[in-house]
Amino acid sequence: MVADVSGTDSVETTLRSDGTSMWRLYAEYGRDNVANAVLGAVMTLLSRFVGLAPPLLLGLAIDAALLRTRPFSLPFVSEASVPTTPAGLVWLTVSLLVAATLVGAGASWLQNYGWNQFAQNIQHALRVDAYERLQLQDRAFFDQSRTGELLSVLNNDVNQLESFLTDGVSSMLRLVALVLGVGVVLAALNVWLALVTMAAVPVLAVFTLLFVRRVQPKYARMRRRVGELNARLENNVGGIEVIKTEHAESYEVGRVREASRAYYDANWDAIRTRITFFPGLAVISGLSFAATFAVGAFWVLNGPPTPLSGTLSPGEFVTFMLYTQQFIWPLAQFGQIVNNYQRAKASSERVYGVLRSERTVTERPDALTLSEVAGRVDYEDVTFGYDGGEDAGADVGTEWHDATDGRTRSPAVLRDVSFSAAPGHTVGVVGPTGSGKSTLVKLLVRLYDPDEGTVRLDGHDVRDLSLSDLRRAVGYVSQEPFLFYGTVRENVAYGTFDATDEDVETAARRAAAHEFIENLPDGYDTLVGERGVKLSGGQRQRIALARTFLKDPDVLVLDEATSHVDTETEAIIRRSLDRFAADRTTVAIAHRLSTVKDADEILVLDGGRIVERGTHEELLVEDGLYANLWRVQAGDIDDLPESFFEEAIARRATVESDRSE
Ligand SMILES: Nc1ncnc2c1ncn2[C@@H]1O[C@H](COP(=O)(O)OP(=O)(O)OP(=O)(O)O)[C@@H](O)[C@H]1O
Repeated sequence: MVADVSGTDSVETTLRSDGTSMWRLYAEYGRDNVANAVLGAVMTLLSRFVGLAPPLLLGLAIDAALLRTRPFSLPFVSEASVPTTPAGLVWLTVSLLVAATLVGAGASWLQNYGWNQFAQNIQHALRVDAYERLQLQDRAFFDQSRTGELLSVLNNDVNQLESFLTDGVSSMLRLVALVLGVGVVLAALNVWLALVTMAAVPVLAVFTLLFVRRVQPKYARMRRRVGELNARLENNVGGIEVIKTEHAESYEVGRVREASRAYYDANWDAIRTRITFFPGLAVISGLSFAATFAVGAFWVLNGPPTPLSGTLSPGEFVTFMLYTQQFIWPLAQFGQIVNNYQRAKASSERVYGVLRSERTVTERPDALTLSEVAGRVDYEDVTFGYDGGEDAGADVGTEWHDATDGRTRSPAVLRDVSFSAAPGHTVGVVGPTGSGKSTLVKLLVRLYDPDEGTVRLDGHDVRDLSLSDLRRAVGYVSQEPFLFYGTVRENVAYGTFDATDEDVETAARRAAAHEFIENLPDGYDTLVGERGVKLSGGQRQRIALARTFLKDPDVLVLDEATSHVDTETEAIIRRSLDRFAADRTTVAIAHRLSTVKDADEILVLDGGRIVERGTHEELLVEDGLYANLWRVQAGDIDDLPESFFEEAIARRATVESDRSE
């Protein structure tokens, strides 16, 4: 994955592809749907073929029934079955016209059925597949992408592809059938006059080519602006609370107006090109029609204009002009097809990008499965930096860390981190904000992979393990647990989908959540709102804990799992957690040091390095950073050395400047 450091054009950058993507997508997803496409294609040809009949019948009727200058002879119809009187011929013509109309209508229905089935099936498969691929993407991909833009790919761009399939492909086929079919008939009727009509074709082709060249980049820009607008809207709806509390409504209206204006400008730019193109096509087609009429009419009046030769009856002339109309005007529609094609192409490149974007956190084909997990965790000289994007570091004169995969990273967030947790032991991780604590545990569940060094579970490099086994073995309660829109019960059972109601309740009791859940309007069936907004932070944390208790993992990772609950509730949860963690390896991050006081080993992180380690007592004796942090939490601010404040202020400055970059 190549991502933009600013994150502004991430989808555009990550989804770049080579331009043939649209047809590859149709081929890949259309394979299981060939029957519908064939039905659509055959019926398109049949309806075009039937459409050729009326002009021919009309010309014949004029010459044979009205002017009586030539016999009424039809292909595949014997002369004996044709009436001899003019009235009989008129009725025969009427019957054949009605029959052609009915067959044409039937073919048209089947044609639409086939193409729409084809397009809808592809759209459905493509959307599900694109979502599946998106879901498999690394955590880092989502760090660099914006939700609104990704949603825009999954929705708008996939729809654009479907709409081209429904209208564009069938229209294109109709057009090819028409140009070939009618072209041949025109040439058979009167080759010279046909040449006059067809003189318009190369002119139309050049004109269309010019249009394509101009409009293509405009459509690509337009699709990007739609993505950006969606990203802005999605972001604002998600951040509505901050917008309100910061009274930033008019500021955000301004930003939405700006994004909408950028889309408007890009769209209008494309529209201007398009609306100039269509009348241009109509003028070329109209001139060609007028020229054909002029040559044909004078031919009927005065005989063939020099140097042409041959005959042209009034009936043949009418047939010819009707075919010319069928031939020329649809050619003008060709522009619409090209237009839709260009739009679909711009979309396909974004969809294709999602389908094909590379991942770094992948499972090896011969990944190891874990049947029994003892729970030993080892970090060996682990160094890691977040993806800084393509050109990151070039302009910012900081120390940048080059990953082994050649991608440039932001300054290493973890440096040479080594520690071990024996099965059943608890390791506490403490340190100032931004020191890398959460990053450390994210490497254990492979949300990211280290750039250097190894993370091991039971002696195996986690990169060698099956991802599903690894994630089943490790239970991870994050700092800001995410709840899905749904009921409390669904959220507790998320990931353990076969849990019974009793299991859910037991887990909730252990997480000190059962009582508050019972007091909710519908108990376990209460809807928690989007992202769990209807619950307090502490309630969300307890539901997330219950989810992990239910999962019953071998290794427990707690990233400030009780930071939002009050001291009393924390005491209840701690008692449960202590029992739960007693026989399983636990890595617990805590700001509140009392939470990890009893850990077998406490690691003190500062600037991505382990600066102190030991038990609570040992660290107090050491009288370093941990001891000072302990004094802070005990309220003994006056006992802190001046150097502590100086270092803390310097540290804050570094963290803030890192963030602003
Ligand atoms: N997804 C990310 N992309 C880029 N940088 C990140 C990302 N997540 C964290 N960082 C940076 O990595 C550093 C360590 O962050 P981390 O969340 O691991 O710290 P922490 O010690 O857990 O902090 P806190 O105590 O505030 O939770 C910080 O400088 C942070 O800005």
